Amino acid sequence: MNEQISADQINAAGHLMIGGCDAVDLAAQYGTPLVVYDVSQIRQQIRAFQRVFAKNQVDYTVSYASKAFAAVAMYQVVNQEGAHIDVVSGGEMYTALKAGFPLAHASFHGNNKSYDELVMAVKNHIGVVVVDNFHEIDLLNRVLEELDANVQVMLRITPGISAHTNKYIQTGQVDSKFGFDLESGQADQALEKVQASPRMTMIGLHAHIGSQIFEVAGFEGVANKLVAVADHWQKQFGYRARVINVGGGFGIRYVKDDQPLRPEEFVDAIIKAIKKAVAGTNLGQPAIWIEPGRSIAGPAGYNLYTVGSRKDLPGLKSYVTVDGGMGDNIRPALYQAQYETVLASDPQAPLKEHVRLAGKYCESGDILSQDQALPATKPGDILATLDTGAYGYAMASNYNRNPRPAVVFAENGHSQVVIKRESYDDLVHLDRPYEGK
Ligand SMILES: Cc1ncc(COP(=O)(O)O)c(C=O)c1O
Ligand SMILES: N[C@@H](CCCC[NH3+])C(=O)O
Repeated sequence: MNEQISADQINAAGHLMIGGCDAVDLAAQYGTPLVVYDVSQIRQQIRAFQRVFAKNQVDYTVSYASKAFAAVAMYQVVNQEGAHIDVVSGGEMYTALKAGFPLAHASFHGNNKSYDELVMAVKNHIGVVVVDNFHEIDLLNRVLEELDANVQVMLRITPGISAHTNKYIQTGQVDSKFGFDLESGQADQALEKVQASPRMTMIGLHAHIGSQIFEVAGFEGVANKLVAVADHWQKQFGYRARVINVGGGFGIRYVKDDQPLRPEEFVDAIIKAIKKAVAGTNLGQPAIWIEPGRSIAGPAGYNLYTVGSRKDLPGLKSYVTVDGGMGDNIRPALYQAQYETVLASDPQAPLKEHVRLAGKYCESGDILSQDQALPATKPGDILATLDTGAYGYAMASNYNRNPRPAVVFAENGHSQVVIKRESYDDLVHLDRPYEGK
């Protein structure tokens, strides 16, 4: 019995439903590999975050970390729900602009924002630039002078908190490429530099300790640390922070051993920690901003595949191979990430065997799951990998010149392609014949 599939996700034919659509039909209609989002799940998670702030009566911003999954349609949905976004590149900004997303509701992150990206952000009236390093302060000052413009900024602080997660997705420890260090005094220097700029308005502090975090203590730690820094800045420099931005990182359930709190419960704990910490200061209650990516996009996403070849070896686990793999979901190969996969035509079918679920890429590491329990399968069956919505399509590649899959949004029984499947022509679109001597 797969606990990640609820009874109302199975239709009369016994098939998996996504956004009110039959997953087997979606695969037949749009082809595989296919990425499908249940749009109402995206909306529900954003609303759950908003409700927890309303309940605690604090000024807030829910800012979707769009690196988890960015597309014109996704920015539209986030905008409809009244959430903000964070962007980390010119490409994300451009996509948001194409979606009609007001960049005044966007924060611009990154540890090496380029001159051109800063120009784009400032010209399009970005809401906040989250300043990461000294080079950026100088570059941004230059851009603001040249454009005769002003901008709101936050400073990204490295809080010296190591999140308990894969080391490739930890970002809060002192030895990190992101943000201004506290201990060495860099954060204080950065505040003085930003305050000395007549064109920057400093609205608050930001920290992000990592991703796929299950322990609430890390988030309470970052909340306390940011309030302590804000208190120090008020006493030392007379600067009063209006915003405390604790980043994202709320862990989600991929497999049954994962037992995180619900994302909004992490946020409830953060709000309470900040309220308690500011009570001992003269800061007043700052606005609290969060930047969830995975928890909004992840559980809403499904990757559909068609089963192809199979390899059985005496005494060893069999390989069942699908028509996608590391090109549409690099996370198992990159972080040993685990997922659950079900048979779309019968997600609750009795399980018959444990297999290695392999991808089609020319790479031994292209294994979507090292140990997936499945019912009997045959070529042509449709498999659905669950909870793939964050950092799946977003990190997709054309490795082996495989076209990237289509992305479909499904909601209330309607489905629509929101990113077209790449064609072979798309793959050679940027190529130019070599005209050497
Ligand atoms: C600055 C910042 N904010 C938010 C996020 C989103 O994190 P998550 O997708 O784990 O919620 C990230 C990525 O880890 C990040 O770097
Ligand atoms: N790509 C990572 C998360 C990185 C978050 C970026 N700040 C993952 O799939 O878990």
